[in-house]
Amino acid sequence: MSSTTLATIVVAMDGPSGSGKSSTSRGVADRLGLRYLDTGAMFRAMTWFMLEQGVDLTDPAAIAEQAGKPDIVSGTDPLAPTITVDGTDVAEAIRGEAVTGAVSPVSAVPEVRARLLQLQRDIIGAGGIVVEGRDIGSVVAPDAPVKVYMTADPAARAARRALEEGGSDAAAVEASLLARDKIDSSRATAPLTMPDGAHHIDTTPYSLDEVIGQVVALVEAAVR
Ligand SMILES: Nc1ncnc2c1ncn2[C@@H]1O[C@H](COP(=O)(O)OP(=O)(O)OP(=O)(O)O)[C@@H](O)[C@H]1O
Ligand SMILES: Nc1ccn([C@H]2C[C@H](O)[C@@H](COP(=O)(O)O)O2)c(=O)n1
Repeated sequence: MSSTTLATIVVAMDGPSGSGKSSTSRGVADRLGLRYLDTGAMFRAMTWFMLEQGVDLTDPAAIAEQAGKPDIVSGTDPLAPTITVDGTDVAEAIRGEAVTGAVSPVSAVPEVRARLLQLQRDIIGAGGIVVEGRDIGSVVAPDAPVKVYMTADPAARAARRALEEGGSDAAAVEASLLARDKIDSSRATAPLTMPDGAHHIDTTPYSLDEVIGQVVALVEAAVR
């Protein structure tokens, strides 16, 4: 009999940009009554802060010097996740081109990762949460009872994102996704990788609802 319960479970969801982590994680958390944490939004919020401060983003030492300063607060309701920096709601601003274009190099700075790792572990606390990002099953919560590594063909990822953005150029979106994947997978600290013990789901042929169902089944099996 497993000692894991829904109240204590940590579901670690990792994968490259646009593979479906956020939408799947929110759907799973909603169906199971769990909290939800978007760690990518935290890295984006840190990047927004750096841009606001006029930090030279080509200088890792300058980024490191500022990494301890912003107060980043994440709300964990899967139906209405929130994110603020020093009390300012940045939920919309962090999805803009400026942040998207700068977030991978900022995320590669070890001091940024150390600061956010601490915040992420504080939020995870005793569990009851679905957490998504790039290093959740490998670094943030390596003992998570359920780990999922999601992928999808680059063309499918780009087409989904372009649709979401209301008809952006799919080729340009694909180039941007692949550029971020490259930096996220090759950095020295906590690179994107399939964690030990993860279930690999290639979401290309499945609808969002089907993928949510697959992950819910994994969680239900873990708490049985
Ligand atoms: N299985 C699926 N089938 C079709 N569309 C999907 C599927 N999963 C997610 N999507 C859609 O693909 C888009 C990208 O998904 P989502 O934002 O969840 O990806 P992500 O991995 O969190 O991306 P990022 O890392 O860039 O935040 C969204 O518009 C979402 O609705
Ligand atoms: N655990 C994480 C989560 C995110 N990042 C970085 C790398 C991504 O390109 C960027 C934005 O994430 P997204 O909103 O696309 O999920 O944040 C990371 O390094 N580690």
